[in-house]
Amino acid sequence: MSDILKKICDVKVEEVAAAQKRVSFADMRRDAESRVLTRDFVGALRAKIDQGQAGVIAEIKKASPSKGVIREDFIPADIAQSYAEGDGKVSAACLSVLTDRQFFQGQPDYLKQARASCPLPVLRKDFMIDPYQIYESRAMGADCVLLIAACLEDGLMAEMEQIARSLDMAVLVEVHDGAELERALRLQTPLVGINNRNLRTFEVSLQTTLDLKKEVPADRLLVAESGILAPVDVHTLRDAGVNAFLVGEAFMRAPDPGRALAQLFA
Ligand SMILES: O=C(O)c1ccccc1NCC(=O)[C@H](O)[C@H](O)COP(=O)(O)O
Repeated sequence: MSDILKKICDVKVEEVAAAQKRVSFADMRRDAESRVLTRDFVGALRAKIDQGQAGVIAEIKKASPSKGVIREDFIPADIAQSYAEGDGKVSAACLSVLTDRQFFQGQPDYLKQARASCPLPVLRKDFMIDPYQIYESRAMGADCVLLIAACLEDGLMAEMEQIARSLDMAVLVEVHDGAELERALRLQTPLVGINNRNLRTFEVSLQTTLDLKKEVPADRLLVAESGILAPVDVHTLRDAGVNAFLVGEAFMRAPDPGRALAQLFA
């Protein structure tokens, strides 16, 4: 695990312990299980792709460890609406909302505000290290959770996927190399994210997706993540048969994120 990922995961252990003092595991589970009607995250991506469009997971992210503050004017509900509208022809399939406070200046309320302002399914983008966080994600309204293979050993990753499935949530499993991909493919989820960002060096290379794509079976939906900034990046990936994308920075730096999305994926 990279240093930054280890640092983040160590903080998560403390955060989960503190959260369980406020709301017990049993109460959080009860709250999550009382929620009904998730939005279909995988279905929303597939619907765009079936129409010949890219399936775009548009990210709502104020800051990151590699880039510092990315967007000062940060109103999640407005950004979510902008993504849902796009330019009227091209728009997001789904949202990704950073809920981590310490490293990304996010918060759970941002997810709630974004989801309440538009009909799109929402990924809770955080660093999951404990089953408690899966229940917590559903209780805050998430339709999908991120499992980062580098943060989880196999048994725990499978257990957390099962909990998400039992709550009718989708799972995006994220990998950065062949060994992680092999482990990720043991899960049932169709959504496999390939992160182009090396979390040791913060270097970004689309070649990561291009290289690993060959190892992803046709029945999985590959999501290219990070470093997709310009139309040439989209063309390179689409020419290689990649149809789903997770994009943050390119949209967050634009005055109108939805218009930027439509321009990038025109
Ligand atoms: O971006 C970081 O600095 C970072 C550091 C440590 C763990 C994760 C990190 N990024 C999360 C992401 O994967 C991106 O938010 C996401 O893929 C979107 O990437 P981008 O389009 O390049 O903003």
